[in-house]
Amino acid sequence: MIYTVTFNPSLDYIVRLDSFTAGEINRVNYEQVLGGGKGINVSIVLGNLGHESTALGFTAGFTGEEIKRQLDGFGVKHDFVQLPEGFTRINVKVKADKETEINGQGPDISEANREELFEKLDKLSKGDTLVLAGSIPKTLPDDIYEKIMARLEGRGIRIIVDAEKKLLLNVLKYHPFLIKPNNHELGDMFGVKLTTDEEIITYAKKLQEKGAQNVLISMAGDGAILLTADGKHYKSPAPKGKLINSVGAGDSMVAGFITGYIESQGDFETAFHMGVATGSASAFSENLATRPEVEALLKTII
Ligand SMILES: Nc1ncnc2c1ncn2[C@@H]1O[C@H](COP(=O)(O)OP(=O)(O)O)[C@@H](O)[C@H]1O
Ligand SMILES: O=P(O)(O)OC[C@H]1O[C@](O)(COP(=O)(O)O)[C@@H](O)[C@@H]1O
Repeated sequence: MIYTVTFNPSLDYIVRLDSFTAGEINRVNYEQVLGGGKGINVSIVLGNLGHESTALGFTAGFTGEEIKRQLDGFGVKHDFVQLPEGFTRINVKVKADKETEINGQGPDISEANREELFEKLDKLSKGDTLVLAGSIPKTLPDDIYEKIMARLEGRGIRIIVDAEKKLLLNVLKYHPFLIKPNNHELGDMFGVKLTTDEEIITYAKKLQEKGAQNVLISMAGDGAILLTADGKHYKSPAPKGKLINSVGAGDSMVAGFITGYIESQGDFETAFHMGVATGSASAFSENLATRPEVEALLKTII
């Protein structure tokens, strides 16, 4: 069984404008409200690709209800800890000549709420896959990722982590099966700007030295690089197409990778290609990738 955890889900309010000027009234010419947050996007795309998962995490208020309503519409199972107060954040994605994102901070989460999530995670068993993804609201301790990984250590659960900076660096000692920083996040972790593939591979290896098993570096329109635990690396360009909405492309890549890995019974190259095609299929669409869209792009990169 696959589980995703989104510590800080969001209702993504995506707007398009011909131009955007800070300090003035700007009127949009397109708007969409999509339930999101990294783990939730992974669960939706897994469903689109034909794999069942359960979305876990914390939801609150009317925005949390809307996310659950949308997940029900997609047929995605969910079992969130319901917070008594506050509301799940709204993240604003402004698409004009440049892309601007305003991401909310999220509701308060108490120790008792946290314990409720831990109890749900205690039910996972050998062979399960767990995706831990995204930022955390400020009331969660910044060792929450570590605490979960320590608690599940040695249980035979395949753990995938998609988070930034310290949240990611601090869990490497628990040997996550896969991590997926993008090239900018990889550079930020080491305080450097990475430009060439060689530099990216060098720094991705440093994450393996710190404990990560497999490292998938996404590079938006430049494709991706995968370093596997057995010392191999793979590079793929991104499929060609028109960028429409890159929100959720990274999460889609994770869902595609899991799908390819499961369907090929553990072949990394297949998983990698499926990840790249799924990320791009989402980037080339208003909504998250569907299976026919992914399969059409897959043919162009293998
Ligand atoms: N402009 C684009 N053109 C083609 N593919 C894209 C584009 N943006 C993203 N993708 C696909 O989605 C994957 C993840 O995108 P990326 O933006 O690197 O992730 P994140 O959202 O985590 O920053 C890329 O590796 C690529 O396969
Ligand atoms: O948890 P964070 O890092 O604030 O990110 C949340 C945002 O990331 C997303 O999950 C999209 O992520 P990606 O574009 O990296 O795939 C949005 O749905 C959401 O608004």
